[in-house]
Amino acid sequence: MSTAVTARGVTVHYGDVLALDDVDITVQRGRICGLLGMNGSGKSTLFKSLIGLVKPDRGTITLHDKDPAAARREGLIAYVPQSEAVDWAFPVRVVDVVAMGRYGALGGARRLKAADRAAVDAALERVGLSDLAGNQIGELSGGQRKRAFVARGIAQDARLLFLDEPFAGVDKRSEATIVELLRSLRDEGRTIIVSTHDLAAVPALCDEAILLRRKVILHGDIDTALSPEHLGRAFGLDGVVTS
Ligand SMILES: Nc1ncnc2c1ncn2[C@@H]1O[C@H](COP(=O)(O)OP(=O)(O)OP(=O)(O)O)[C@@H](O)[C@H]1O
Repeated sequence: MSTAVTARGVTVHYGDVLALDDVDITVQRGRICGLLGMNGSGKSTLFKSLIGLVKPDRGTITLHDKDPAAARREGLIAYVPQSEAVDWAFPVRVVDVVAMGRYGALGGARRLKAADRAAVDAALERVGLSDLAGNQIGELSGGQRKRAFVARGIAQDARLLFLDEPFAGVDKRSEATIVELLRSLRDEGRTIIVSTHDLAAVPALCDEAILLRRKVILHGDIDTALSPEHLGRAFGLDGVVTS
């Protein structure tokens, strides 16, 4: 098996706050890996470090044996942000969001060719949003918005998909649709990293999980990770991450 994601000794401070302490992870390609931990455990920081949005104070990260900046340049990574991180009032159609997945392949030209349009249409079809392609993104439900961003990653043919809290603001039926979609993308050999503090959807979705509490508490198959003993250590009853 080849490696999708490697982090070695990753340490991040925000001023005096130690957000990640010497984090080591290895995720193989073709897996769905949950990044689990309570609020403030460092999930977002690790996530952003992996995709190159936060630069660690120490440590190294490789994605398909490349550094995060190179992996982004080559279109290997797709990112589905937390809903709060997106301005849903911004006037953009669903088809335009998905088309953004093709711009990397176009360099600076930004004009879609027939093959690009076909890739966008296929991605919309794959996530079941063809009928809503002309709608404004802000008119979609929470689950449909997530699917539009996943379609952007499909149009890009990203090998690594990072989803930050994908089930926040998503109803149960949409959640099941998204789980099925992500598993079918995994079955094509893509690697999917999902950050969440909501454990409900995790057993149906993830092959494995990393329990994070500033450090890696455990990285194992999903049944082991969700055992009460390990969850208790990661989601301690005190509710705060102490130093
Ligand atoms: N920009 C920042 N400036 C200062 N401290 C920060 C910043 N971002 C995060 N932190 C702190 O770093 C720690 C880890 O935060 P992080 O957002 O990575 O955790 P999280 O597990 O993603 O939490 P949540 O589930 O609430 O998003 C917390 O103590 C947080 O307060």
